[in-house]
Amino acid sequence: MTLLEVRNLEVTYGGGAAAVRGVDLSLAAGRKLGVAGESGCGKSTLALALLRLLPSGTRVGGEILLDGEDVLTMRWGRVRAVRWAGASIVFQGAMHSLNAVHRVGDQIAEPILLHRKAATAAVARKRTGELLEHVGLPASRASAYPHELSGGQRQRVMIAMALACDPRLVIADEPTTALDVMIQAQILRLIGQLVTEQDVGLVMISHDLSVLADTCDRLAVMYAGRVVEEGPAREVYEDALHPYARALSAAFPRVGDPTSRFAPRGLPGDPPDPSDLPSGCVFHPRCAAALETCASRDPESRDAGGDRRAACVHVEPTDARSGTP
Ligand SMILES: Nc1ncnc2c1ncn2[C@@H]1O[C@H](COP(=O)(O)OP(=O)(O)OP(=O)(O)O)[C@@H](O)[C@H]1O
Repeated sequence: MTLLEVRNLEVTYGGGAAAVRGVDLSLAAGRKLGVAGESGCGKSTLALALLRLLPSGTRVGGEILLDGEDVLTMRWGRVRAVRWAGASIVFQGAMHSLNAVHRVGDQIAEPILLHRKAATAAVARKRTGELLEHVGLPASRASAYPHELSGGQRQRVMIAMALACDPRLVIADEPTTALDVMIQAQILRLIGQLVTEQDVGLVMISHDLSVLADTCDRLAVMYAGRVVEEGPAREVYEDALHPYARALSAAFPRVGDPTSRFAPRGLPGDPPDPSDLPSGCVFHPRCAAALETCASRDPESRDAGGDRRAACVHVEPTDARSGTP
């Protein structure tokens, strides 16, 4: 059953240019979708839009159906009810997301008390202890302040908080960026394991395609506000169809994988400024495979077969392959 369906999402910050341009995504209950792309391609904007967390004055169009209900047209009372309980978000850098002057246990208990009207302080405390143990911390750490925990422990607290109200969807925006590599791997394993155990859907955002390929079932690669390729995680990572997705895979080879075909390589040039997008395919100025037509033709996202889609002139649509007119 479809848990999340994003249709033609457009986000434009006040007075600026579109940061997300016509994004379509879907996620089945209990599955894990990775969203990758370079800095500025619109990943965080997409994450914030899913929970209506964008600053006021931002124009948002399209549909975001969570269990069939459009988040974008909900009344604010309903949006508040959906946050934490329907969908929750783990941000990068837990030090900034946790309140420095409150004990972490009280911060985990807060959404429980808010959303479960019948929950007493004692019930919330008990649940907080269980959640902390669930994410690999002793229940006694509930009385700690954020500065008394390591970066990895704080991120575990954020994950406990995100799971506190048994959401159907967890959105994790660069959840391990501020952590060292060993702790990153632990936290990613933990998120993957918890969403599988609890049948929660996961949207995980990262610039690192190799991390997402290891954690997620499906991958969407964004460039300049659009999804340029989407498909089964392993196939997109190992055999991308879109030249940008290929370049991103090459930039993030799997650490320590002797069979990796790729040497780490940067992608030349920078992503375009949303207020000054190139004509045609917006990736063409950086694309090693660009044809003359790419400067004037903006390719639609095409069904490439095998549950894959990509927006590139080089991608042969399935109907063409099968000879269907
Ligand atoms: N509050 C804001 N007001 C105006 N423009 C914004 C705002 N937040 C982001 N943008 C712009 O929207 C575009 C997309 O930014 P976004 O943060 O979504 O990208 P990202 O892929 O998440 O990048 P990063 O990985 O660096 O977080 C960028 O051009 C950015 O400058």
